[in-house]
Amino acid sequence: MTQDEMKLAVAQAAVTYIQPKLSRDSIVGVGTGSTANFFIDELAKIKHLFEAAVASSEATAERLRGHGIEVYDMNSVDQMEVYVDGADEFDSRLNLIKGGGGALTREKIVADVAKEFVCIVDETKKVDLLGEFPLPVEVIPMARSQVARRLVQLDCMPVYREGFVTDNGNIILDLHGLEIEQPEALETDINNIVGVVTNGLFARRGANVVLMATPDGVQTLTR
Ligand SMILES: O=C[C@H](O)[C@H](O)[C@H](O)COP(=O)(O)O
Repeated sequence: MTQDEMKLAVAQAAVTYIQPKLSRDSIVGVGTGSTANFFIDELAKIKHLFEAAVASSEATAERLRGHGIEVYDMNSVDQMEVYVDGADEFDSRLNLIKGGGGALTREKIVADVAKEFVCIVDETKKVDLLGEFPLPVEVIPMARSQVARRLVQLDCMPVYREGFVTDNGNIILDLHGLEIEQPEALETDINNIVGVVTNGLFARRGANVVLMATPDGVQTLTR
């Protein structure tokens, strides 16, 4: 089974999982990335079952609209049934690293509103300890050097993601070589640096459920 076949399988499983939770006035939060793209394409098949979506990136908004799914502005939404998104890594407690595609801040905002965060991954994303995947940090551009110095003081190794600008007009520093023993504490410490918008650790608001594709089928993992 190819990785794309696993992404399709987990996207289909996500639609099956959320369908009973939806009603005609439901809002669905939609994440960003290649797995989320498979989900969007599957979600379009049940678009008559919910009211609208909220997107975690411009790319996702465009893909949703391409399928004729209405996309609401985040500021007009105060409740959301479910948020579905991929991840770059996850651990057994369903803490995540996200933001490989740079959409971490909007993803975290949309996830915060949702009653339930359903994370869709293939088995290659499972780790014992988070940090093998470089942890993305979104930073206000004029604070780049100072934030980098503060991150070094936290024993992090920041690498500037050259030529990349987020949907919010900011830059990304990727933190390499981490072995994250205490994800919640690190999430807080990094977010407390002046000039950081947010970081890609989803520990204070991890996933409620992870749907993980394997060659033998999709597994449902809960906390
Ligand atoms: O910014 C990107 C998002 O956090 C994605 O959810 C993450 O990078 C996983 O993407 P993919 O499904 O393409 O591996």
